[in-house]
Amino acid sequence: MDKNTTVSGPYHQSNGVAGILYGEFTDNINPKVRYAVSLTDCALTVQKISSSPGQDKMVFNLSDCIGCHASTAVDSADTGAYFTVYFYPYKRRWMSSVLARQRVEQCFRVALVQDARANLEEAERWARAVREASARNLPRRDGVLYDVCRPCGIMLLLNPSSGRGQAMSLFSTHIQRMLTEAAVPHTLLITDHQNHARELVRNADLSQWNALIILSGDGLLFEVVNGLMEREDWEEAIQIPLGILPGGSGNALAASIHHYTGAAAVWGEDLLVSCGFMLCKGLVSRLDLVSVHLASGNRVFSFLSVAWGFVADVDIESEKYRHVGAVRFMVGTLVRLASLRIYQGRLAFLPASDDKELSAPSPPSSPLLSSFTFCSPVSCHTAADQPLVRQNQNPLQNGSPVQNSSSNAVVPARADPNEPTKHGPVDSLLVPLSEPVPQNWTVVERQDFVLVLAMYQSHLAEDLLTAPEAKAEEGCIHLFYVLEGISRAALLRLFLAMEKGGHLAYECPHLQYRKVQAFRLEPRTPQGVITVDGEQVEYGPVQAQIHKGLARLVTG
Ligand SMILES: Nc1ncnc2c1ncn2[C@@H]1O[C@H](COP(=O)(O)OP(=O)(O)OP(=O)(O)O)[C@@H](O)[C@H]1O
Repeated sequence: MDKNTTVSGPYHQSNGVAGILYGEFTDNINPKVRYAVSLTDCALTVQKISSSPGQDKMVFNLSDCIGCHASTAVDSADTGAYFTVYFYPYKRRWMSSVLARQRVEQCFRVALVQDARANLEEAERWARAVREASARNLPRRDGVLYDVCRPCGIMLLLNPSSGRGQAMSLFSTHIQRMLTEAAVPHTLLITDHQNHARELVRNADLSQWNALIILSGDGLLFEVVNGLMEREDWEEAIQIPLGILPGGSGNALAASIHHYTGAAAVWGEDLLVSCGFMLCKGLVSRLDLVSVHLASGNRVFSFLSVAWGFVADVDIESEKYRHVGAVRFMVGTLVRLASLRIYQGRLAFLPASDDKELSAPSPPSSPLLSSFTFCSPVSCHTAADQPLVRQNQNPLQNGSPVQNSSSNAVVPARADPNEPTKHGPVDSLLVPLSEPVPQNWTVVERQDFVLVLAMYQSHLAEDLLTAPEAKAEEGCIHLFYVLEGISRAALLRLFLAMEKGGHLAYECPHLQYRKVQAFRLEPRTPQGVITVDGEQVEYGPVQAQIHKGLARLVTG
């Protein structure tokens, strides 16, 4: 074949795989190197023409491709044109076992004829074909596909002070380039105060956006979710796809989304690139939200967790170590372990339908947590067995005022959660906090806890795989609690094992795990910390119920 000749058009390879295009192009840097390039429905194959068959052959999977662009030569005397394909395949990091998505750019020179326009048209034809074939190579879940590029693009909210204060540089070094490669139109909005994102989305004209993406920690997404749920049109507003690019120190949701793809764990900038890749691919799934009623009668919506005791204390106390990034949780854990506290309170829950203890509670044959669902009958009973007087022992109940620990303001307990509210769904499983829990709930008899943690995503932080079974849309809350009596060494062992999700396999009788639809927590320890999605909320009784798939989330 003549130099600078391109042959392209529909063809069939000898192995019978239907091809879309075949062409021969020169290397964009070295014109002596030529490639035979073929595009099929699922791959772009590049073979150096001088090599013997099989040698120097590269096969790029189109499911790893985020975009392809055509361009003219910089030198106006050059009649050649170019097309560049951007892939992010999983590759092993040099000198390491970490498998992470890494950028690969393939650029080809098209010099079909001595006519710049004809060459550009050919380059554009290839670019279009690669983009279309890549778009067909999206992973599919529940048949839901979403294109972030059309018609108007994404609002990208960035908190410059999140994590180690590097969100802006993470955007410019990775995300900006990826969005350009994938031709995703975006508008960057930098928050300048707490609740800025909440105000923005509460008042935004959402018809202008295809998705709301945050580059920050989980706290900024908490603001966005609640800003949307505060709108008159919340039912429609919460349908806008939400996405997260990790820029915080915890990055629990980002790590969870990556985990749901089935890929091996990655951290830091590798996790950012993985989430950026998912954003460029634009696949959306449903996301569970949990409606959390606070003592004051306020309701917030949560996508991640509610914590009380050890985990909440570590999260808030370790804020001062945020300059060290994700390690802050380990530092905070060691500090809090040194002065381990017991927290008194009452916990009750409505088991999920697949929680095995629901219908026939029986003692576990061994304290192993591998079934993930046991709760010894010596420590649990249903609300029906429960003397009413116990319900009234809590001074925070029965509509009596509750003390807001952060502001010292006394705020009255509200209201029937079943009352139709203007904003958000009705919580049909909950009764007012001033009333005893319904009779079909399970009440934990023990009242001395080291921690209570309700999770509805897999990760509590980038390196804490707390609920390995969790999924974005599941309709259940993974409720963990650790009872008093656990030694410091055993608690540390649990947290160390959590890095790979191994804590559930430990023979730790103090760790309990249930799948629930709703729960109520009534602290009796007068001072303490409760967090929702890592953000501190008012201290006092809380109850919550899950709403399956209420929101939508950019996933992979
Ligand atoms: N420009 C800003 N200056 C100060 N605080 C901000 C700003 N923008 C947002 N915030 C607030 O900062 C808090 C923390 O944000 P975020 O969770 O996103 O980051 P992070 O705490 O560093 O992350 P992580 O939760 O992973 O540790 C949130 O409550 C958010 O409302």
